[in-house]
Amino acid sequence: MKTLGFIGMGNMGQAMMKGCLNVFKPEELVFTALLEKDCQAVSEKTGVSYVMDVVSCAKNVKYLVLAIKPQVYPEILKALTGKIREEQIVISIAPSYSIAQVKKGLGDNVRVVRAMPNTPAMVGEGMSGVCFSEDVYSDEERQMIQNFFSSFGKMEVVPENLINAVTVASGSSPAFVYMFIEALADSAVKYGMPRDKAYTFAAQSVLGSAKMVLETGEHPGKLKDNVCSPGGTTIEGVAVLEARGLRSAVIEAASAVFDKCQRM
Ligand SMILES: NC(=O)C1=CN([C@@H]2O[C@H](COP(=O)(O)OP(=O)(O)OC[C@H]3O[C@@H](n4cnc5c(N)ncnc54)[C@H](O)[C@@H]3O)[C@@H](O)[C@H]2O)C=CC1
Ligand SMILES: O=C(O)[C@@H]1CCC=N1
Repeated sequence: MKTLGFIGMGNMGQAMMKGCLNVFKPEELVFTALLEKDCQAVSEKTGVSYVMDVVSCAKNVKYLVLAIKPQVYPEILKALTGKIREEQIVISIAPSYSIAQVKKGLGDNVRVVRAMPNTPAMVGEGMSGVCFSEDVYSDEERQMIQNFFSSFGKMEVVPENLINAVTVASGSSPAFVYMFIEALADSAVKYGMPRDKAYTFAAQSVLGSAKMVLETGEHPGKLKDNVCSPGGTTIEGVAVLEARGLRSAVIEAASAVFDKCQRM
């Protein structure tokens, strides 16, 4: 029996598998996806074997990761109904499917771990919120799930009622951050900086600022204050961002994400 099987090998499947390969051998993993040419390409790059149907992928693995879009869930859950054994654990990362819904599709006795990772997993800097169903898990199984998510970043166990907040804070937020980096870089280009350098300057300043929040434990407002010299340059920009409603735009965007999680 292999350790981990992935159904779906797109953005998240590939990001998670890349991290996993720091911890597990390629022979311990297997995956499937819709198109054989995509499977071949990933297999050539990683050395992980693939199968071309979901039931074969699910059959011989201890942990089965569902890395497919919510729209495909009904079809995949139907194909796997009654096929997951008691000793197996299903890890589901779709924003809209609750543990109860996945169990309803697969069978009530199936143990389901619901999680929300993010694409920075691709570079080992992911952030995942993880919730366990109310079933019994051994210490070894819990540790293994922790090792899985830690292989591509940080993870925290959260109650399921916080998973939509996780989607806001870390699942979807990389898109907002990329928009901010793109806008900063456009601004630097406007003042003559070459495009590639502009991305380096903008992205490194976001990376460094994030690290300051995580490593100093200082309030972000205090860190912002430290950048703003009295009568200096930065406060001029801060005043414009306040006037243009940066914070309320972010909070409104978060509400839109949260509402969609509930509507999907
Ligand atoms: N992209 C992101 O930033 C994040 C995505 N998620 C969730 O992760 C899941 C996957 O998202 P992505 O990787 O972005 O999607 P994707 O579209 O990049 O990949 C989906 C994969 O599913 C495969 N697939 C589709 N139909 C299939 C079928 N019938 N049988 C087998 N495989 C099939 C495709 O071949 C592809 O490999 C979604 O539920 C998404 O909401 C969660 C956190 C972050
Ligand atoms: O946009 C989405 O639906 C997925 C979930 C979180 C990030 N991407």
